[in-house]
Amino acid sequence: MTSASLPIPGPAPSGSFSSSSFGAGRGLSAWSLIRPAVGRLSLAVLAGVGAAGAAVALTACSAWLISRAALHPPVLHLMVAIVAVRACGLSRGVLRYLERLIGHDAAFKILTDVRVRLYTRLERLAPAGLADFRRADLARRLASDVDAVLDLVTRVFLPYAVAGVVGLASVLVVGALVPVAGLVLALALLVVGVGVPVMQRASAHRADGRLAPLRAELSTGVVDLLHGLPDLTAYGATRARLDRLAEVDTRLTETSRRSAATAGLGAAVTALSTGAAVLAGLTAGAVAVRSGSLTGELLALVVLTPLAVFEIAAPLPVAAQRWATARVSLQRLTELWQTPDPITDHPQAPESRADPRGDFGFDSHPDSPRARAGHVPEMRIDGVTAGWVAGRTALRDLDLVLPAGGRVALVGPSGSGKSTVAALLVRFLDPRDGRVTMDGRDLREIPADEVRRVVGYLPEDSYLFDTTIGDNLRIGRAGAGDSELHEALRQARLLDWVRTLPDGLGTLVGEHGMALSGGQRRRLALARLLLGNARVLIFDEPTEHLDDETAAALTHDLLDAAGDRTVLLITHRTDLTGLSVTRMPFGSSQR
Ligand SMILES: Nc1ncnc2c1ncn2[C@@H]1O[C@H](COP(=O)(O)OP(=O)(O)OP(=O)(O)O)[C@@H](O)[C@H]1O
Repeated sequence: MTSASLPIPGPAPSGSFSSSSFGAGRGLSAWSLIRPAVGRLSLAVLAGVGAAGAAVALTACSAWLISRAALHPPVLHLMVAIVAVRACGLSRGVLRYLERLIGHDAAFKILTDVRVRLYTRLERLAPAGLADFRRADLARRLASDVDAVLDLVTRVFLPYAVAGVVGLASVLVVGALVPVAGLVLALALLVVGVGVPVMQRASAHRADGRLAPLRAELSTGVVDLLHGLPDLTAYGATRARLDRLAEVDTRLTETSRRSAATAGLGAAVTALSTGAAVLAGLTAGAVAVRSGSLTGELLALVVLTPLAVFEIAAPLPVAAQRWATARVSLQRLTELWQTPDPITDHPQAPESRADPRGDFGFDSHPDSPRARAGHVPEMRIDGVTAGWVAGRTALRDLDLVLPAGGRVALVGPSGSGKSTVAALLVRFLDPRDGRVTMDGRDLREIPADEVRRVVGYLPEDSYLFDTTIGDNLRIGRAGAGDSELHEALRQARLLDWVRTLPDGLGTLVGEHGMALSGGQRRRLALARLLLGNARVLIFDEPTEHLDDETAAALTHDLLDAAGDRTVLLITHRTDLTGLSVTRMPFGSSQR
């Protein structure tokens, strides 16, 4: 059976984004990222410019002050410069702190916004839309690729904005005193801020583009290795896997080395440019002093100011390299962003909303009047053809009726599309042809969240989180009280067992529920499904891998717990008393 594993018909979190407002197709441009924090970013740039400007002014004033003081003028003539040095020295630290504070605040706001938007998108895509992504790669995209956005703000945008403003101001001041020195300073800054990054980009273009995919390949391989270690050890295939990983690691190291060498070259060119600007200031300044157009004290300012400016410009090549890396991350996020929706809402479909009493013909929320009255809808599949991957058909021209309150067993050979039927009924997938309806209403006219509140799905491999029994249950219904949890456990025939546990609902279930037996795991997942109060229940091979006795008891209990709700039981079992049996046509997916 497939691994579709999001069976949760729970209420949508209030205040969550409407999924359709972040649909596929829109790009994830740098501007769209920083837009939510433009005000804070402007403040951070202002503080950064103040801090960097104070640092340059401190050097310039100090240079002038020391040279002037060497001539022993009356101390009053030095007072303005002394106050300026003090003011610059003190304000530099304060402004730098403010720049960091506001800049990081803006960056975290942007990061939060990106994360919420991506998770909203994931919610829309999962599980059918994520079929082409490997899990570890997906985790990398959501963790380190998103973190690259933070770099983009704090280590690319801010340094460039600050260096741009302060560099221009310094060029104007130095240029006003000695035009040639100003010109050389401008050229040297252009070399460091634009030339070096362009050079680095040319030589490291391929390296940067390959780093992120290689890292993704390595982490996917490591995760695979850890998961499959027992099998690999049993077949003696561990060495071959390790060798393959070592080969990826070597390529990654080589690519990183190339990238680091380019960064080193950039640092060397930056040092050379700094030297050139200082030398030009000294030579042109000396000529100006000799011709009488510049005083000796100002010569010190012309020579030393470039040193302070280059301290601000020095991080630019690294910033540009980070920009190149961040662009690859942005591209990977955009790929995820632009993955086509596996389900498409009908143009007239209302947006998913927190209001439980929708007007699409069916009050689906567990607390709505109609739900409390226990209305159970009829579900129909009419002439449906569907598939998960473009060009491949999972089932063709299928008809199936689930009468209100009916009990239907769906049987058929492996790969004939039984789980695909379940996916269609919970709107993980929309049909390519034909219609799936609820009380005569096409499911595409009903937001997917609402469908999943009515139709509950228990996949073969329900995921249990590494937390307590109570927390796992509350995924089915956030905010449910202990008495409701106990009732669900009672229906799933787990209550007596939970009562024997010293920690009761607070008992930890372990990773993937490993601290429970197979039967207990399924019963816990069943209790979670029952809490959601869905009125159509789909059980996808709930007894797979259980011994006959446990399987018969579980099947009996889950049909019992379903009460008067509609049940679709996907199964390989032969004992189907009390169920009307529908057979999948053999090889429907191959036709
Ligand atoms: N998440 C998925 N991504 C891509 N293809 C899928 C996915 N789920 C199912 N398929 C494909 O759809 C076809 C039908 O699979 P499905 O799981 O629906 O069959 P099934 O009858 O439930 O099989 P089984 O009894 O072995 O679980 C198969 O060819 C399968 O490869």
